[in-house]
Amino acid sequence: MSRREPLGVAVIGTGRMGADHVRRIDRVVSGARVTAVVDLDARRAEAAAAGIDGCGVYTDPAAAMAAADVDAVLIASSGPAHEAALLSAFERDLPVLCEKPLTPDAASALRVMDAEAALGHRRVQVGFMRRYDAEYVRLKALLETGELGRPLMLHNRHRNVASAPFFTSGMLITDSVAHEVDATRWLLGHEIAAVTVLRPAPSAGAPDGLLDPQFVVLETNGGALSDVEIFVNCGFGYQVQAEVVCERGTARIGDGHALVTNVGGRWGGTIAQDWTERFAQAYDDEVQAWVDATRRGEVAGPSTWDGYAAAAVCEAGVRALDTGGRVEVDLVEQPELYK
Ligand SMILES: NC(=O)c1ccc[n+]([C@@H]2O[C@H](COP(=O)([O-])OP(=O)(O)OC[C@H]3O[C@@H](n4cnc5c(N)ncnc54)[C@H](O)[C@@H]3O)[C@@H](O)[C@H]2O)c1
Ligand SMILES: O[C@H]1[C@H](O)[C@@H](O)[C@H](O)[C@@H](O)[C@H]1O
Repeated sequence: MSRREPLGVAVIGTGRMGADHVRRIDRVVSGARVTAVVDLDARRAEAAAAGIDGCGVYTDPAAAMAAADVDAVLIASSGPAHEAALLSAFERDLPVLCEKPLTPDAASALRVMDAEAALGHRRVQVGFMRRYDAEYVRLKALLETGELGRPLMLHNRHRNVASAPFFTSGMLITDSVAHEVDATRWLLGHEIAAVTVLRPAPSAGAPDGLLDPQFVVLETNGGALSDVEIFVNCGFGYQVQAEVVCERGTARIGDGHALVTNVGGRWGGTIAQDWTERFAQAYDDEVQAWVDATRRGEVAGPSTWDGYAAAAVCEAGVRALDTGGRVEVDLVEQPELYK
């Protein structure tokens, strides 16, 4: 399938991320238009559709997917709602860009993967947008040259200004560290074999009862270690940093030193305050890549297998957090479709 007319996209979930994707498809990305928006909260959906010619407003994802002008689906509802939306999209064989996490646990991710495998072709790109971030892309390209030698360790720092009110201690892993799980698998080309989670006494800046920060250690099946400091109430900024240590050298991204000022006896710069600022270009490039591939009749980018593997690792991580022990990750055999 190769098309001249713009791709008609239904955006499911018009909260913070979904509304931003509606704006992106409407104003930034080429080759697509928003033909439907869906939210359980009709007023949110109406607000997202305001000013977009011919955009249908729905509260039921399946009803939106049945509309004649919907060719593809972008899922940006809350994680637990992803499975039902994905299965509805498969019933109509519609291409999907699904925000991370694919689903919140391994069993539901497996159901989604089985349903896609039953179609016999890939339909889903998962929204692990770091794979489209210029700094991550450069780091991956450098590792692939082999110049630094074999990667031994990856040190990651992931800091948010403040967590959402509904955030639980497990969500530091399933919602936030999910990104480092994918980045580790993608950068190193390894699967993650075991997870350990250590935790200092929680920060006074964290809501009562939230285990924040945490220190997550991922062991890969290629013999590398990837550690993640996750701190979702650091108060001062949004920081995502990674340093890879290889046999002959190291490389680091995320320092945010694009602009350094010298003024009044001090030097410094500014720190992004949230992901919409730090990863703005990555989201644009991710959605453009999805639209372009879909119009060519292809599916590219992070797959349902990647979403399933991340869910399984995160589930092991939550068990490691709860038990204080090292938990091995048990993945099913990779279906042919994703090899
Ligand atoms: N890639 C990233 O960096 C990134 C950043 C933020 C959020 N996300 C992901 O995006 C998704 C949305 O996050 P958010 O921050 O926008 O959340 P949000 O709570 O602001 O918005 C979610 C919206 O989905 C709606 N919704 C829930 N269930 C629904 C259903 N069954 N049908 C239709 N609408 C439904 C809610 O009413 C709400 O408006 C999550 O999966 C989240 O993990 C990804
Ligand atoms: O859902 C968000 C999003 O995925 C961000 O990229 C991440 O930094 C946050 O920790 C997470 O809560």
